[in-house]
Amino acid sequence: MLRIEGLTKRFGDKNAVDNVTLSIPKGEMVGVIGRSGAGKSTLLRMLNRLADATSGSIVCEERNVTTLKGASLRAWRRDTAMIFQQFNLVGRLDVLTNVLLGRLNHRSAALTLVKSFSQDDKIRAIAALERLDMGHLLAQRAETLSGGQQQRVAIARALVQEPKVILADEPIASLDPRNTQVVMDALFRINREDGITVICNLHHLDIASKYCDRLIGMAAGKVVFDGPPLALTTEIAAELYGIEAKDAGAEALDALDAIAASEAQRAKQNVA
Ligand SMILES: Nc1ncnc2c1ncn2[C@@H]1O[C@H](COP(=O)(O)OP(=O)(O)OP(=O)(O)O)[C@@H](O)[C@H]1O
Repeated sequence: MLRIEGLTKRFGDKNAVDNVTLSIPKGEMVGVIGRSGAGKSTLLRMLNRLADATSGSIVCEERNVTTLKGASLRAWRRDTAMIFQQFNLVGRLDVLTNVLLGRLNHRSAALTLVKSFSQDDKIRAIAALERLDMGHLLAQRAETLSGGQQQRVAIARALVQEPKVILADEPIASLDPRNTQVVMDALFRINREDGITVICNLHHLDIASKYCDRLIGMAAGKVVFDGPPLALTTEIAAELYGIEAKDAGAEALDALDAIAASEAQRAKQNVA
């Protein structure tokens, strides 16, 4: 269980994240939604301690994450793997080595310096790649892969960290619809099969509604919605996506139609 209490991040005179309080149970698949600048990335970065909170706290199983330092901070970062929109692979290194980099924080400082990996590390890395259907490309340089393939390598790298939580910051923003589905399916499977909590920033409400148990809607740094996709109303979707982006608003409304249709379908099945 992750408990976030009164979390605030201030940049200059603006609160990027403004007094956010949330509890996230272990194993939940959570979509953080909202338009550009709503504070989604800043929230995720604070969870991983890539950014420090201005005030408030994050507590996970008795660990006060906001005050961790040194080895305990490194252990927390190992427990919370990040996945980024731009994949963050080392392009000139092969796929297997990129995945092995996820093992570095399981090793002593000396071994980390020489980047020596054990047989066990290699077996884990290959297993993770195979799980993501990428085993056949392990010797290929990362920079030669498509975006969807690179993101699958990044997910494999996150997996070998053996995290408790995966924090995915717009993991599909650079991908076409087919790769979007492959990557979201992979995150969903990891969530369901391994029980890893997944917190995923997503621009697209339809994708978030399809894959997530719970949506957290942010606007101007605040949580303005927190509930299952079916509880999202047209009014809240409009608040989340706003007048600023007509397209996103239209998309939100389309997604609401899709949600209503799937609810009707489910109701029909229950009656039958
Ligand atoms: N390092 C920074 N310095 C100053 N302002 C920042 C910094 N990082 C973020 N902000 C501001 O904080 C607010 C929230 O940004 P954030 O990136 O968290 O939003 P977001 O919802 O993730 O947006 P996007 O979907 O575009 O990534 C924005 O107004 C942004 O300009």
